[in-house]
Amino acid sequence: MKIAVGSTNPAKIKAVETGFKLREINVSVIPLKVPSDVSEQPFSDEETIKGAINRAENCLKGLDVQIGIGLEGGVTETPFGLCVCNWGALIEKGQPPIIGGGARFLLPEEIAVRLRNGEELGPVMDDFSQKKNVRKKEGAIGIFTNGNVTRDEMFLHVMKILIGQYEYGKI
Ligand SMILES: O=P(O)(O)OP(=O)(O)OP(=O)(O)OC[C@H]1O[C@@H](n2cnc3c(O)ncnc32)[C@H](O)[C@@H]1O
Ligand SMILES: [Mg+2]
Repeated sequence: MKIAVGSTNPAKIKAVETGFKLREINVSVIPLKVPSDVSEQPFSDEETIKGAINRAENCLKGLDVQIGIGLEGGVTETPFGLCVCNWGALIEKGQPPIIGGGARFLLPEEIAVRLRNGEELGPVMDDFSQKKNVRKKEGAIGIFTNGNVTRDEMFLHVMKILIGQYEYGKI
């Protein structure tokens, strides 16, 4: 089965490939740079979900694939501080989107302040950790969990939730 993923970020691609492999579903994964049609830094669950769905839909446009997948990272305000949130969407051609959410955690206030002032989490994390391309590697979740949960692992969990619902729909 041919599936397209609306990203070229290695952390996301790895999660998609591993997710299908674990269920012994044979897929060839096509990474596609498509627009999310939301802000570069989504600022609510709603906007992050929309970004994931748009990426999945944009994957299906004009490409001969059965499934489009969108994975989107965002942040959301809570009474406790600014929370990182992650959402995924899996769309089978002609079917409504299947969505699923990932782990969340609070950002330190010094990071949250910068995002509220319009900066993006990706570059802020590189600056904060003095590393390059954190978003393509361990991610903010990897930095702040001391490597205990990495970004691809977090997205793998999202993929398990998406693929499981996809399977359930076939019963
Ligand atoms: O190439 P794409 O697929 O767009 O991958 P991305 O890393 O930019 O990821 P998102 O667009 O889904 O995330 C939205 C923003 O939040 C940043 N971001 C989200 N989660 C992150 C994480 O765990 N670590 C670092 N940056 C993160 C990301 O760099 C963007 O600025
Ligand atoms: Mg992005």
